Amino acid sequence: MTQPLSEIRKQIDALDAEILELFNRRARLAQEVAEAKLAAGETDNFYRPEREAQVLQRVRDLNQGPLDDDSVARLFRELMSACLALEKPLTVAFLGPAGTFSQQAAYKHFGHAVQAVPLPAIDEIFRAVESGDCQFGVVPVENSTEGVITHTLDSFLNSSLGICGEVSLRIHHNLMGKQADLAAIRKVFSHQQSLAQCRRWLDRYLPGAERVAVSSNAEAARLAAETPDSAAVAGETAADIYGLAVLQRNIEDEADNTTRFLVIGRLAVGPTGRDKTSLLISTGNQPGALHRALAPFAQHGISMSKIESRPSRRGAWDYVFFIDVEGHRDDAGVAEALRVAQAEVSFVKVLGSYPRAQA
Ligand SMILES: O=C(O)C(=O)C[C@]1(C(=O)O)C=C[C@@H](O)C=C1
Repeated sequence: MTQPLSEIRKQIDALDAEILELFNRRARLAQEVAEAKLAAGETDNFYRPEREAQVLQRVRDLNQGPLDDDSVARLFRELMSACLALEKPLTVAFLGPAGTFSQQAAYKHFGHAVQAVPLPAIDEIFRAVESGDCQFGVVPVENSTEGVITHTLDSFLNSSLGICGEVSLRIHHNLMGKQADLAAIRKVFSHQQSLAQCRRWLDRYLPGAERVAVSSNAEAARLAAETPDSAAVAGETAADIYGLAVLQRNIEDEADNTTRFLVIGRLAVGPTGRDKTSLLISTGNQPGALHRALAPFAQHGISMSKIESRPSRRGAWDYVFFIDVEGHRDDAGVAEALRVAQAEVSFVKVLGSYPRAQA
């Protein structure tokens, strides 16, 4: 026999009071951690991504349900975010304006207690972190449908910043606007990447509408709000911010459309046991050099999850390679492979070792 609703709610109230007490006990411990870090000479950065990754992995492993692992990790993500803000708030730059997928990625990675700063271009995010105005930045680097965001990779060529983390975000696009009748829509605004990710849907359902590429999805939503007979393709939060109705959900052509973002900064992140290392390699156009640089990784059984070539900008047909390998630069195998690779080619730079993205 089920208990009466009022009885169940009484038990929920009692548990909430206990959980609240536990939240604040945890928060007081975070304050003690801050004091210990200050005593050890740390002054500006209290953020520890390797520890956060371990806390999140541990609660996933401990979880027995009925809440699923992702839900539990989300709750603890926010709890740690609030604890860190109590130690010292973080400032994180993202590709704005408010309502973009970059903002969603920043919150997914850091939680909502960070001070998230919208900036209009990838270059500006790099500059804000280089100058120290923001501690970290979140920039898109590749999409599963459309491929690499070259501008982000190229920015590393002239930057002293490294990679401190990665975020993987399922991208759902929505058609939104004030005009509910699809036949009356004459213009569709969106970022060029998003238009490309929804090309087949747009061909089929809005064949007569002009596609207008703008600087971001959020900007598209803003324009759709003020342009008669128009619509935008954007994420759901943009509809809320700009007062638009979602006319059709999930219009992306590929069901598993995902974007990977990088967290950029100056922090050297310690190993967690589930890490990735990003490298920048220049071979100086010597025959077989790339092969010689990569062979040591294969010999140590280290898998390579990505390789991307980009013009070096030092002369025609000279390339640099962005390479991701499994493991941390401090892991014995990776360290040895790096040592050998460095002797083989003109230039190997470790852009960063960081915890692999959580689901
Ligand atoms: O363990 C620490 O170093 C803490 O500062 C505590 C804590 C947490 O809430 O668990 C908070 C922020 C850090 O980024 C990592 C973990």
